[in-house]
Amino acid sequence: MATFRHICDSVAVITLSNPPVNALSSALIQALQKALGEAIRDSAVEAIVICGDKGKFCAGADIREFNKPSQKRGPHLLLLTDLIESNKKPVVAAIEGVALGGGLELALGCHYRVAHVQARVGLPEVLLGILPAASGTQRLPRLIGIAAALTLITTGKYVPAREALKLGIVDKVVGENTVDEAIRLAKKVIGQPLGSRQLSTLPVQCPPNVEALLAEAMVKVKKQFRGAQSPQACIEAVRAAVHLPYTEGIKKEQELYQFLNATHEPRAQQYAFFAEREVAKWTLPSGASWKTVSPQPIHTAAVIGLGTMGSGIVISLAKAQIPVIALEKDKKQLNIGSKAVISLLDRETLKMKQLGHTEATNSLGPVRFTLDYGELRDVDIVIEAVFENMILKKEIFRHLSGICKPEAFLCTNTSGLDIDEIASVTDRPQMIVGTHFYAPAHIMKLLEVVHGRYTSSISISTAMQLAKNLGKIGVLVGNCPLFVGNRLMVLYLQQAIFLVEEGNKLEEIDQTLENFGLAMGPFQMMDLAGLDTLWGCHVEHGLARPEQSSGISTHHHSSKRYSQLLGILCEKSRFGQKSGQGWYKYEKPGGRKAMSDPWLHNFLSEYHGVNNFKTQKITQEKIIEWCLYVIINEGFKVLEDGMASGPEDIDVIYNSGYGWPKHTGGPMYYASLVGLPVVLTKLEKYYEANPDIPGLKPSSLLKNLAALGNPPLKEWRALLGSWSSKL
Ligand SMILES: C[C@H](O)[C@H](C)C(=O)SCCNC(=O)CCNC(=O)[C@H](O)C(C)(C)COP(=O)([O-])OP(=O)([O-])OC[C@H]1O[C@@H](n2cnc3c(N)ncnc32)[C@H](O)[C@@H]1OP(=O)([O-])[O-]
Repeated sequence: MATFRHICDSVAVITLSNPPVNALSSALIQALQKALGEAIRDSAVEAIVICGDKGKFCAGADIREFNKPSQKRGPHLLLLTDLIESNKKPVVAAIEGVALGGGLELALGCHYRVAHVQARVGLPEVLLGILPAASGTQRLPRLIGIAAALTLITTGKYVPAREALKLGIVDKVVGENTVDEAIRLAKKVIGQPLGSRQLSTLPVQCPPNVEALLAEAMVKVKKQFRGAQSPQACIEAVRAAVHLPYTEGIKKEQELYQFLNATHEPRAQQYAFFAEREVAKWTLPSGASWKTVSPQPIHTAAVIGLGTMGSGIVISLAKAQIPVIALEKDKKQLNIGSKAVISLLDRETLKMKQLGHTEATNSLGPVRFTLDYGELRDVDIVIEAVFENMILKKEIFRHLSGICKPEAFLCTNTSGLDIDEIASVTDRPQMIVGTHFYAPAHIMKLLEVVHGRYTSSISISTAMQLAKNLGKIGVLVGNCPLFVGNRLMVLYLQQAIFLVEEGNKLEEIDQTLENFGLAMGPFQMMDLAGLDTLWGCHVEHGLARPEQSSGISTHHHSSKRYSQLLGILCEKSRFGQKSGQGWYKYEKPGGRKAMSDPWLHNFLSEYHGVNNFKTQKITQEKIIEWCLYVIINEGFKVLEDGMASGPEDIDVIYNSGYGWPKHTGGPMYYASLVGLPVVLTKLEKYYEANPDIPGLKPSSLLKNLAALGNPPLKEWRALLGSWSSKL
C-alpha cells in the first residue's frame, strides 16, 4: 500500500492506493499527508491532482479500522482536507469509480473536482451509524445548499456523476481519461485566485424557511429510520453549518460523531455491512465455495408465470441486461401479465433516464412473451414463479425436463415448498435450485437461494452469482419448511395474533414494533402480504387448523395453541390491502393507507367474549420481547438444524428482506446486544407461563451459548464446534 507522486510538467499526481477500494486506512492517510507535504514544498510543483489507483478514487475511511482506539488511528482526515484547501497551489480531484464518505470529503477539500461519467459520489456514513466526520457536514451545504446536502447526508444516497454535476458537487464530467482531464484543468488554473474554491470560507446559502426545512427533514428521518440516532445527528450537524462559522460547525460535527460512536449503533451497522459481504461468499460443508466452483454463465433466461412475483423477476433480469422469455399458461393471463411487465419496464426506463442514462431503452435486456414452452428449449436458466401449489409446480418441472437443454438450470420461486419433491420429478435433480425472491422482486434486495438435497455446488454457485448480477444479496439456506426468513416470520406473526386474542390493541402492537425500528408492524405486514395467503401458509405448516366455525375459535390442538383469527377474517372476505379491509381498513381495494377499523374492534371484543380468552394487557417492553424473542429463538433452532451457515446469514435475511432495523444489526446481533442470558431467562419465563406455544421453548443452542456468558457473535461458531451447517 502506498501513496506515490510523480510530476507531469508542473503538476504532481498523487495516487491513492489501497486495494480493493482505496479506503483511507491510517497508513494511507499518513502516506497522503507525506506526499502532499512534499508536493506543497516542492517549488517545481505548481498544481496537484489527487486520483485513485485502478479506476477507483476512494470509498472513504477504512471501516475495518473503526474498532481501533482513535489515538491509534493516526492523522485525521479532517486536518488533511484543511491542509489541501488552504495551500496556495490548486488541487484537483480526479474521481473515477467512487468518491464516498471520507473519499468525497477529501475531494471537497480539493479546489476542483473532475468526475468520470460512471463515477458515483455520496456520503453514506449515516448507513454505518455515524456521520461524515471529516468536514462533510460543513463543506457540502456550503457547496450545494442546505436542501440537497440534507438529502445526501441523511439518506447516504450514491449520486451518479451527471447528477453530481447538476447539483454542483463536481465541476466537470468526462467520458474517458479523467486523470488527464484533471491535469489539464490543474494546469489551466495555476496562478488563479482560489478564494471562491475554498468551501470552508464560503457562506451557506440559506433559504428563508431553513428552520422549516430542517424540521421537515427531522420528521422524515424519524419516520424512515425509526429508533436510529445517526440520521438525527446528521441533521444537527447540518443545522450547525447554518448557524455557526466553519470552525465552530466542525467542533459540533466532531461532538456529534463522538456521541454516536459511544452508542451501539455504529458497531451494529458496521457488522451488518460486513455480514452482507460475508454471506455472499458462500461455502458448503463439502468445502465447495465461491473460490473453487465457477458459476455457469447465464446469457438467457425464462420466467414462467407473470403474476406479481413473476413480473418483478422479469424486470430484475431485464435490468441486469439478460434477455428474458416470459411465459404464461393462456392468452388471457399472458395479456394481463405482459401489460404488467411492460408498464414496469416503462417505469424502470423512466427512472434510468432521470438518473442520466441517455440510452436507457437499450440498457434493459429484451423481453419476449410467449405461450409456447418450446421457446424455452435453449435458455440457460428457467425461473418458475407460478402460485404456491406443489402439484402444479411438479407438473411444470416434469414438462421442463423434457424441453430444456440438459445444461439449463431450473429454479423455483417458492416461499417454502419442498425443493427435493420438485427435483424428484425432473431429469436433473442436481440442477434444481430454490430461488425465493421477495416482493416486489425488482426492488427487494434479498434472494434466498435454497439448497436442496440433490443440488450441485455448480448450481449453487450459478444461483449466487445470478443474485449478484441482479444487484441482490443472495443468502444460501437449507430446504426446511418455509426456509429461513418465513420460518421465523410465521411464528412472530402468530405471537402478535395471540396478543390480540388476549385483548391487546393491534394498532398499539404495530406502533410499538415500528418504534423499535421495524419498517412495518406485524398487522400492517399481514395486510400487505394478504391474509388468505398467510392463512393458507399457517394451515399448511401446522400453525392453524383448516376447519373454522364463524366466530368460535378452536384454540388448542394436540396441546398446542392455535389462532383461527386469520381464517375467520378471510371468511368475511377481509384479505388485507387487496380487498380494502383486513386487520385495518383502506380507502379502496389495493389502497395503502391503513386506518383503524371500528368494525374490527367490535368484532374482536365479541370474539374475545365468546371464546373466553384471558385478558393480558402487556407493556411495550413485553410486546417487543414476546414478538421478537421468538424470531431470535427460532433463529437459533435454524442454526441448530444446520439450515443456515451462520448467524450473519439470518441477520442479512432480516435486514434486507423483512425491514429489520439495521442499527440493531439483525435479530441475532440484537440478541447479543441484549445479552444471551437475558434473552434465555425471558424465554424460559414466557414458556413456563405458556407451555402451549412451542416457539417460546428455548433452543438448546441458545442455552449452550448463554451458559458461556454472552460471547460475541463472531465467536459463536468456534465455541460450538459440534454445530455445523447441513447445507
Ligand atoms: C471520515 C469519514 O467521514 C467516514 C467516517 C467514512 O468515510 S466512513 C466510510 C464511508 N464509506 C462507505 O460507507 C463505503 C462503503 N462501501 C461501499 O459502498 C461499496 O463497498 C463500494 C465501495 C461501492 C464497492 O462496492 P462493490 O459492490 O463493488 O464491492 P463490495 O463487495 O461492496 O466491496 C469490495 C470490498 O471492499 C471492502 N470495502 C468497501 N468499502 C470499504 C471501506 N470503506 N473500508 C474498508 N473496506 C471496504 C468490502 O468490505 C469488500 O471487501 P471484501 O469482502 O472483498 O474483503
